Amino acid sequence: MTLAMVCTSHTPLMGFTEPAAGVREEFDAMLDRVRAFVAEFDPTLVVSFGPDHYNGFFYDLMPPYAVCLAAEGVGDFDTAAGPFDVPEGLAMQLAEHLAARELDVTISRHAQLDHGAVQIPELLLGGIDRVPTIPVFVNGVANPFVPMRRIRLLGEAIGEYAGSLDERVLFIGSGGLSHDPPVPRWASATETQREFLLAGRNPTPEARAARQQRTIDTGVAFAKGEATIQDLNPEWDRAFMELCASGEVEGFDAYAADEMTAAAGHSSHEVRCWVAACAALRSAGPYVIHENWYRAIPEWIAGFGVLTATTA
Ligand SMILES: O=C(O)/C=C/c1cccc(O)c1O
Ligand SMILES: [Fe+2]
Repeated sequence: MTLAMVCTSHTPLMGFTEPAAGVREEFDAMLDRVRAFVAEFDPTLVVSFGPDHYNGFFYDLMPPYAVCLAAEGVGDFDTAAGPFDVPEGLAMQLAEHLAARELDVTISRHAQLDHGAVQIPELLLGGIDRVPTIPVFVNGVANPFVPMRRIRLLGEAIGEYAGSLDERVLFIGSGGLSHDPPVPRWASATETQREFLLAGRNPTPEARAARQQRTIDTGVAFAKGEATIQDLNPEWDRAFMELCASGEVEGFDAYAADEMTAAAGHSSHEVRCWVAACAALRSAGPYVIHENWYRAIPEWIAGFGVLTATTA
């Protein structure tokens, strides 16, 4: 049993809007180091915790989390479209392990996943079909949110299962940190938006392009200080990352959803993916941090953080 972890923000705006001078170069150098970390670890199995932004999971049936037994990228914002290489037997065993631990697991045999779950495996592994991967959807945008403790327990149980395998398992946590992108919300949505939030799967190319352009325009305006979305909160981000780095995962239980929204924006709940990944790694004992990188990048509407770790 050998375990490693990469937790990182994602952003669909990578390649669509340009960060301030020097930031992209710094980011790319960091990404090279993280790719080298992953290549050296050489995972035989990836468990990838990622959210979705109403491209695959909708309010017609919104689970707090779901183990995907088969999954495909929808290809939004030029991320990979097509199937993940999901080891179905292992994914089912994992789901059964969670059920036995009374974690009320949802499964999907045909998950559609967007940039939130696709971008990071694609960037780190060169594609979403290169290494057997069990995608675990974690709801990061749609109220209600289960208590963070529940996500910590989910991560621990998944770590316990992964640790029982004769595999080199890489946990990926994709999401956050503070950010408030223009993803519609039920409470403030128009009737048309509610129809979309309810079951807007497989949009027309025109509808996808319009959504993409709205997010790009918001990123450009946000960087100029002209958008109405909530500010990034680097202080909140750094405190959260310190907790992740400490390995004291019970500390996550104190994070309350309404306080997170107020301090760090409506999409800060994506950090649930980090919580699950840290708890999964911690289930095997203390861990050692290798990369610890953070920049607030308004052009990407992201408090952008990256942590990598291995068991000590
Ligand atoms: O789905 C969208 O339109 C935007 C999503 C987004 C924007 C910025 C940062 C993120 O983490 C996102 O998911
Ligand atoms: Fe996101």
